Amino acid sequence: MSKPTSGDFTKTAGWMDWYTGPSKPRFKLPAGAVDAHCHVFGPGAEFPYAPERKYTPCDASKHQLYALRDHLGFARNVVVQATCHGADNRAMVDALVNSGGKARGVATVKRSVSDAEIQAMHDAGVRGVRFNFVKRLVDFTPKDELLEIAGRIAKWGWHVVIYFEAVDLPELWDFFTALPTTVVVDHMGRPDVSLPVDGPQFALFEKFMREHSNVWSKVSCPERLSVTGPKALNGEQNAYTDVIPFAKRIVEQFPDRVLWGTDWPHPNLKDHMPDDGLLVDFIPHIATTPELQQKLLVTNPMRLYWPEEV
Ligand SMILES: O=C(O)c1cc(C(=O)O)oc(=O)c1
Repeated sequence: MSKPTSGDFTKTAGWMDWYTGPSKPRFKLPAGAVDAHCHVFGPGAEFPYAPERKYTPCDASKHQLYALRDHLGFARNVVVQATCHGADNRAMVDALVNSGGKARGVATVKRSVSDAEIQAMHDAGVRGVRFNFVKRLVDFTPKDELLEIAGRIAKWGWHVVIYFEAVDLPELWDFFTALPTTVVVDHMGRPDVSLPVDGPQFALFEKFMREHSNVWSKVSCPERLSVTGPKALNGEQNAYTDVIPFAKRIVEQFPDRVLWGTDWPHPNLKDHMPDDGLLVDFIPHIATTPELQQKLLVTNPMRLYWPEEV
């Protein structure tokens, strides 16, 4: 794949570009597999990064994303609005409408969004909104504004994607459990995987899912959560072993409410850029049977993003 550039923008100091030579996964994805969490960045010259962004990435275009999809063996993508584009969804929507129906999306909107704008995004393939509580990525939005948005988008059958860190779950609990839609948690709510998998922090997340049947989780981003590695590089088939017990537990307890995505182009990684082919090889460590793999990669994302085909 061609080398990333930064369009007209200067990348954040120390920015790591996505890995240009991903290997072919050894794990054969089931037919119809969906990469249910990935992003496009710009290109900045065509779709400028938002003034309020907290980082400036390298460009990562729809063409590069769809080339990766084909290389890895996925059939479809869910393109999630990246925070570097704020509430300007043009790059994400452009990726959807140029996917030949193979991509659906998750937007970021403000209270001022009109019904006509929601309808236009729906027609383009958007099926959810993302609420972000990771302080290094976004400014604070009042909860009443978010609840109002959630109430409005529910009428289109959309869901809410939430991104937060595990230490913040107690404080956010009441807000999350008041959401009227399906709720999808990004990256398992970012557990600290150096803590015990059966300790209080992860138990709270499991309780969140157990007591609320509308809550789903992406069991994605081992490369982000891992503390010990080893890294998905140089053919490593046992990468991110410290994350496996966490993700496997969620897949096995809630097989009908889990999703998986590459998180390409992996914003804000500081240590290394994973080989996406080897990331796919992580999947059978957390979804260990063909039945679980089918649910994680096909049945569940199809139910949520292409229900009309199920
Ligand atoms: O942890 C992150 O830095 C991160 C950022 C974004 C984004 O900027 O949208 O999305 C993700 O899924 C993860």
